Amino acid sequence: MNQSIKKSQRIVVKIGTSSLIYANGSVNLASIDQLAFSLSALQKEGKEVILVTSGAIGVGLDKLNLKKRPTSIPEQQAIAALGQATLMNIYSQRFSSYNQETAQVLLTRDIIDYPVSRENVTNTIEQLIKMDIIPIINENDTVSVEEMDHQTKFGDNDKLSAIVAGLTNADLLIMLSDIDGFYSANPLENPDAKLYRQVQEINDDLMERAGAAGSRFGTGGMASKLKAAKLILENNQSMILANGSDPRIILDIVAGEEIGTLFSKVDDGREND
Ligand SMILES: Nc1ncnc2c1ncn2[C@@H]1O[C@H](COP(=O)(O)OP(=O)(O)O)[C@@H](O)[C@H]1O
Ligand SMILES: N[C@@H](CCC(=O)OP(=O)(O)O)C(=O)O
Repeated sequence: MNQSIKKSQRIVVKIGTSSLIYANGSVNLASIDQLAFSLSALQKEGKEVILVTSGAIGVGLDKLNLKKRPTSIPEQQAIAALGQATLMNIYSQRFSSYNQETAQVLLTRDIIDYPVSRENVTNTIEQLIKMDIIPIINENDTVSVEEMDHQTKFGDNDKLSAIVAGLTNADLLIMLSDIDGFYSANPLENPDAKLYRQVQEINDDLMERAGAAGSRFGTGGMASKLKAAKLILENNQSMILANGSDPRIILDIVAGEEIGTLFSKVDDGREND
């Protein structure tokens, strides 16, 4: 039983496209409902919850019945703008059924470089939390195209979620993906790969073990999750990477169950194989 995780009061949850969109491209409504249920339950318990969500492009592609992302950045931006509105609409409906208000916050990752922007963002998020409203954050894909060099990639909410966790002094970042945690190699390519239960430091050897995205819609792959974890460790914060196929796993994590990979400088007694 993990007591320090159990005590986490302010929790940032990041959910990736692979957990929100089925492999066939349709929106996974069950998953969104389970997410809304879990976060609303935590909020009612008195925890402070912030959601960082991907999925704008995935939902936009579904609306247009497109089977893969266009390569041009403006097309991806347009699809993100289309999908974001629908994504928020779905969240708003599902959270409402648990009597929980939500608000949309669209950010760019460079907010931390501009003190005024940083303060404005912090003030908004803190006020929403005070009002018991769950901020639902995504990257502002219309403004930010930081990954333009990589024609197949767009956005990186892993890093954004670590920035948000830092900005809000969160006790815990829960990063949900389509895999049980960080393995010694990509399990899709290497069935003997072992799950790391705790990582206390990100070094070059670990970075080399992190491969690309596994799903058609995911962007960052494991490397971007490790970079986010690095930021978290630098800030002396904690992150758990876990499988978001059923987002109710969030409740088990916060209850202190040993799930996924814990990134924390403090030894938690989790044993790696
Ligand atoms: N060492 C590793 N451990 C776990 N997963 C890995 C590793 N290397 C590459 N991956 C791949 O990273 C994928 C998760 O990244 P991604 O598809 O971007 O997810 P998300 O959409 O949740 O952000 C996994 O499905 C897996 O195929
Ligand atoms: N802003 C983009 C984020 C893309 C992104 O980071 O996706 P993922 O790798 O699934 O977390 C979107 O909502 O589609």
